[in-house]
Amino acid sequence: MTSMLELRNVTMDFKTKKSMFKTSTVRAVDEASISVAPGETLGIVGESGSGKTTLARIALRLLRPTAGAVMFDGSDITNQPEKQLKDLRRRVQGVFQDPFASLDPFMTIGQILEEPMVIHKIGDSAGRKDAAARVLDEVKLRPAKDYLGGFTHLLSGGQRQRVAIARALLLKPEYIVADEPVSMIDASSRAEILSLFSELQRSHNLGFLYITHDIATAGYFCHRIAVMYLGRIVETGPARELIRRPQHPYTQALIAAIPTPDPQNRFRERAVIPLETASSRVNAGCAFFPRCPKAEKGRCDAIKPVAVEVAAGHRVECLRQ
Ligand SMILES: Nc1ncnc2c1ncn2[C@@H]1O[C@H](COP(=O)(O)OP(=O)(O)OP(=O)(O)O)[C@@H](O)[C@H]1O
Repeated sequence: MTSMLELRNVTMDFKTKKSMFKTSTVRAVDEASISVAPGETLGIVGESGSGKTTLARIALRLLRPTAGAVMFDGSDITNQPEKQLKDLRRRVQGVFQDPFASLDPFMTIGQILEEPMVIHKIGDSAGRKDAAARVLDEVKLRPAKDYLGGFTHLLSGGQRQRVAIARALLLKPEYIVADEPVSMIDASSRAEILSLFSELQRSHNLGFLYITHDIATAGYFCHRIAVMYLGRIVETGPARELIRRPQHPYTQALIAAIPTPDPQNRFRERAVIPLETASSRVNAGCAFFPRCPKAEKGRCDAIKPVAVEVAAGHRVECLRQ
């Protein structure tokens, strides 16, 4: 299947000021390659600081990578100036973590939904109102007329995220980048939002890049998963296979940390791996070396691992394979 979106060996360095005269560089993304086919969901999983949001922003071409290429529908858009990205801005939409910050509290829901169509000069006033009502119905805010004139501060987090999803749908995108879309929503609405995504995916053949720290929801929602650690994609594969047979010690630790309802688990100790940040990459070898329970001194801290295919479409970047 041809990919609609592809990041090829993408690296992103940020320069940060340490003092008046000193700057340092943080490598947020390190030679990452991913692709998303039409109608497919790729999950990017990793803990805080692993580079997921930076990767999402590159995929939306809100950031230009330091190295590597961003391909969309067969074209290289890595260095295209903003005025040439109009097509991408319609065909690719973002849904972000915080539905409280992403919607203007002074606009009615109708105005929020009509705005993208006004910007992209789509339809007339009556047509835009019809389209706004239609997408509200699609995201199950019903009856739509009860919502159009209202303001978002009266809505719950889950309802606000539905408005954000409705806004993303209005321009009939082909692919959605969803960056932690359920992490700020109460637990009871999370599954509903994810099943809404699945429904919309089926009805519109939408591609998804789903960014999350939660490998359990990624296993539920995604076709494929890429696990990120300190900017690198350390393991990638079909979601079920990766969850059942994780090969990288980092993925194994993420899966071991998934809470399960079995009461016996009260007595089971979980492997807790101390948190590191991107600036703490210390050796020439594997980035995970300082935390890895399986690391081999003299080898894993000296040789940079390259990805090897352990099963069809399942690749792992670990020397202990
Ligand atoms: N604009 C920036 N300037 C400097 N450093 C940055 C910038 N954006 C991100 N970083 C750094 O890059 C690394 C990756 O950040 P990023 O936000 O992509 O990670 P993340 O996995 O999405 O984490 P979180 O879930 O906490 O958002 C972090 O160390 C972060 O501090």
